[in-house]
Amino acid sequence: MTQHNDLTRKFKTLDDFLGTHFIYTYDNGWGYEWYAKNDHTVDYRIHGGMVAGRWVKDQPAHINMLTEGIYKVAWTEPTGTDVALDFVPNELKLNGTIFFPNWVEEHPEITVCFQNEHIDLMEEAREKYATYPKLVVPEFATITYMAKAGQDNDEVIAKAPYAGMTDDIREGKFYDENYLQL
Ligand SMILES: C=Cc1ccc(O)cc1
Repeated sequence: MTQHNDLTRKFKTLDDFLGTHFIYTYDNGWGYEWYAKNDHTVDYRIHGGMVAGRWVKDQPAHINMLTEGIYKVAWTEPTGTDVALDFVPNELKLNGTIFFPNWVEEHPEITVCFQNEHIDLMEEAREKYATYPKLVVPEFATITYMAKAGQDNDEVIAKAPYAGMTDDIREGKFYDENYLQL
């Protein structure tokens, strides 16, 4: 089965959404890559913005279809950051709100890592530094890539982001026909 960037794909059911891999850019210029790993788990890489370079696997999340083709995703992170995303993939857009604790705004570099290997550090920082005032970032984003990677595919988000990675993915140079890393 050949997998590729298909921006014309139409979404109807929750199952259409699960297993989909997206790349999008927020109107403030922040670039994100995000994968609906299964009905309660997400993986992502951050390519641009305040915490560019951060990447996360197996983040538990709430994922629901609000009405046909419109999906709501929400989670809270070990850093204390909360995220709510509303995907409208049939219009190649989403609206995301990120609620950053004060400490992430003050020390974003602490969160720029493969978080799975530094959970203790995130929990330590959220206790040590201030939560308030929170930085709320509500933005629309434009989807520039979407492909069916299949659910529970651990190769979708499996290495650190690098400059040019999203171009490589969009150009079909990153995954093989089984959506494994080349
Ligand atoms: C903080 C994580 C995060 C992941 C995806 C997204 O679109 C916004 C925030």
